[in-house]
Amino acid sequence: MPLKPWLLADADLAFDPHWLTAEAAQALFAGLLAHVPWEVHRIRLFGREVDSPRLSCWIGDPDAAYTYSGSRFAPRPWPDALMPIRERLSLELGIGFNSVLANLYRDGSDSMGWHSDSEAELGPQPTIASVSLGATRRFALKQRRDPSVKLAVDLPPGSLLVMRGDTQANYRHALPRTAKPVGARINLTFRRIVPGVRSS
Ligand SMILES: O=C(O)CCC(=O)C(=O)O
Ligand SMILES: [Fe+2]
Repeated sequence: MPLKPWLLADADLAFDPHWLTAEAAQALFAGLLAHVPWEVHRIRLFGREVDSPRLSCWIGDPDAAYTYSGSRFAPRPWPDALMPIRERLSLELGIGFNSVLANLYRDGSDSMGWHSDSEAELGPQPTIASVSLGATRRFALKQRRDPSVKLAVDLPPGSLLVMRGDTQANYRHALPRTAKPVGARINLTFRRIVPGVRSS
C-alpha cells in the first residue's frame, strides 16, 4: 500500500499502516528487542537531568553524532536487521538516512513528552521516517501557534509515518502514557544528520 498524505494545516505528513507485513514487523520487533543495546538516556526536564521514561538506543554511521534533549550521543553501529529497512526507506523517500533513534516503550507507563525534532544537525526541513513495531500506541501532534489544532492517531505495528517539510517547525509531537494494559512497543525514527553541523 502506498504512503497516503494526511491533511493537517502547515504540516507535511504521510502514512502507510502496512509498510511492513505483520510477519516482517513481528520478526524485526523480536530481533531488535533481543539485540539492541537498550539503555536509559538522561534528558533535561525543567532544567534538571532525569532518566527518560523509556529505553533508547542511538544508531548511526560513525560521523552522525547527535544532540538529543541536551545530551550528545555517539551512535552505535547498525544492527544487520536494520540495513534493509534503512535501504528501502532511503530509496522510497529519496533521503540518505544515516541514523536512527530506537525507542523501547516497555509498557503503558513509558512515554515521550511533547517535542519537535528540530536540532540543528537535522537541517531546516528534516524528513523523519517513523516505523512502529510491537504494541499499538497513540501518537499525538499539536500545532505550536494554535495548540487547539491537533491530531492523534494509533500507530500499529508495521506502520510508517513520515514527517517532513515544515512539520517540525510548526508542530510538536508526543507519545503519551496510557492507563490501558499494553505490551512493549519499539519505534524507529530514521533521520539524516547533516555532516559537520552541530548544535551548541
Ligand atoms: O515513539 C514514537 O512514535 C515517537 C518517537 C519520537 O518522537 C522520536 O523518537 O523523536
Ligand atoms: Fe520525535
